[in-house]
Amino acid sequence: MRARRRSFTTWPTSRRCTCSCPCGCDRSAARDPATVTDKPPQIRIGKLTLTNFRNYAALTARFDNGAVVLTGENGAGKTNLLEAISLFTPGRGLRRATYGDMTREGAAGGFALHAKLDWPDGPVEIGTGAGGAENGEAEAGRRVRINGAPARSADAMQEWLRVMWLTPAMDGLFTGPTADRRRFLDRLVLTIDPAHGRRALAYEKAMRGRNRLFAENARDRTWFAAIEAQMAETGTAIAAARAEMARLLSAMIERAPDGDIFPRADLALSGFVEEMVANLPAIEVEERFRDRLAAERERDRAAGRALEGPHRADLMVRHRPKNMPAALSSTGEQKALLVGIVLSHARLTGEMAGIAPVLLLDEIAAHFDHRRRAALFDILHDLNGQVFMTGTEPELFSAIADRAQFVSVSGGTLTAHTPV
Ligand SMILES: Nc1ncnc2c1ncn2[C@@H]1O[C@H](COP(=O)(O)OP(=O)(O)OP(=O)(O)O)[C@@H](O)[C@H]1O
Repeated sequence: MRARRRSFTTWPTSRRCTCSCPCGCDRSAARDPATVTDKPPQIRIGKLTLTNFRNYAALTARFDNGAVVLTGENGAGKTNLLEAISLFTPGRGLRRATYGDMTREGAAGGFALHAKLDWPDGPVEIGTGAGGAENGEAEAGRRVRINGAPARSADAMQEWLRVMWLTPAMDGLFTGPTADRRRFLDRLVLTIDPAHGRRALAYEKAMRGRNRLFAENARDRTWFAAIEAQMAETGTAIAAARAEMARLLSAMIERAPDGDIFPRADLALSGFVEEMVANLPAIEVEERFRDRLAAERERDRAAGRALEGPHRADLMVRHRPKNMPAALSSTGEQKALLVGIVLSHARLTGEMAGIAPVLLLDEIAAHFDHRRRAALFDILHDLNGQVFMTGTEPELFSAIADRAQFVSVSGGTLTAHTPV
C-alpha cells in the first residue's frame, strides 16, 4: 500500500519533517500502489493486550470491526481502555497522567501495552510500556517496540497508527484555559506531523534554559543570544506548523459534507509569532522573534520567564452559523462544534497521512439527540477509520446496532454482547 502523502508546503525545506513516516516525507516507496483506494485504508487494532494498566491486571481483547462500542457502569474501565489506546502515540495519552498513576495499584514493574495492527499488507505489532521505579528512583521513561525491535522514540509509532480523541474533559475547551486549547491544537498538528513533538520539546528546553539564566541572574549576552536563537528557530517552526494546520483544517471544514449537523467552525490563531507567520516569510519571523526576545530580556527577567512566544498562543474558534465566539455558544453547540472539528481533522489526517486515524470518543453519545447520534455514526462509518466509543447504556448506540462490535466492560474484564 502506498500511503498518499502531502507535505506542509509553506514550511522552509530545512524544517520539513525528515523522519521515516507517512506525513509528507520519503517513506513508503516499497508499498504497493495497486491497493490505493479513494478512501484512506482503515488501520485497525485487531488485538489489544494490557498488563497492569489502571484497573486491568491482564487483558487480551480482539476487535473485528471498525466500530467498537464499549458500555458499562461508571468506573468499569471504559475510559481506561481508551487511555491505553491513546498511548500508542507520543505523549502521555488522553489523561496526561503520570506513568505511576497509569500503573495498576499495587503492581511493581510498571505497565505494558501491546497492539496488533491490521495493515492492508500485513500485521504490525506495537508494544509500549513505562514505569517501574524502585527504591524511590525516578519513574522509568516510555519504552516502545515496533515488530519486536526497540524504537528510538515514541514518534516511531506514528508511522503505523494515528490516534485522536475526544473526552468529556474537553467539553470546556472553548471556555477553559488557553493552555488546553494550545495543547489541543498541538495534538491536531502532531497527529498529522510527527515531527511537531520534537519541535515543541526543543523549544521548551531552550526556554527552560533561558529561564534558568534569569533565575541565576546571569548576564552573559553570548549565552542568552545562543539560547534565544534556538527559541526563535524552533518557535517559528512551531508557529508555522500550527498556522499551516489551521489553514488546512479550515479548508477541510469548508468541504465538510456534514456542516449542518455539526456546525462549521472558523479557526484563527492568536500569538506574537503565529500572527507574524501568517504574513511574513519564516526566515523574517525567526529574525523578528529573536530580536524581540533580546529586546525584552529585562522585562522577561523581571517576570522570570518569556512573556511572548508560541507557548502563549491561543486557538480561537467561532461558531459560524451563529456568528459568535464558541465560548458564548450553548454546551450542546460547543460539543457539536468540537465534534465537527475532530471529524474534519480525521478527514485531513486520512488525506495527508494516507491512513484513516483511530478515533477514541469517550461518552460521545450522551450529549446528542437521536437524529444527531445517527448522523454521527453514519459520518464515522464513512470516514473509514476504526472508532472506539463509550457509553453507560448500549441503547445510545442502537442506530449502529448492525454495524458495530458491542463489548461490555466490567471490573477490568471485557465481554462481547449483543446490541439492543
Ligand atoms: N492505577 C490504577 N490502578 C487500579 N485502578 C485504577 C487505577 N487508576 C484508576 N483506577 C480505577 O479504574 C476504574 C475505572 O475508571 P474509568 O475511568 O475507566 O471508568 P469508566 O468506565 O470510564 O467510568 P465512567 O463511566 O464513570 O466514566 C476506577 O474505578 C478507578 O478507581
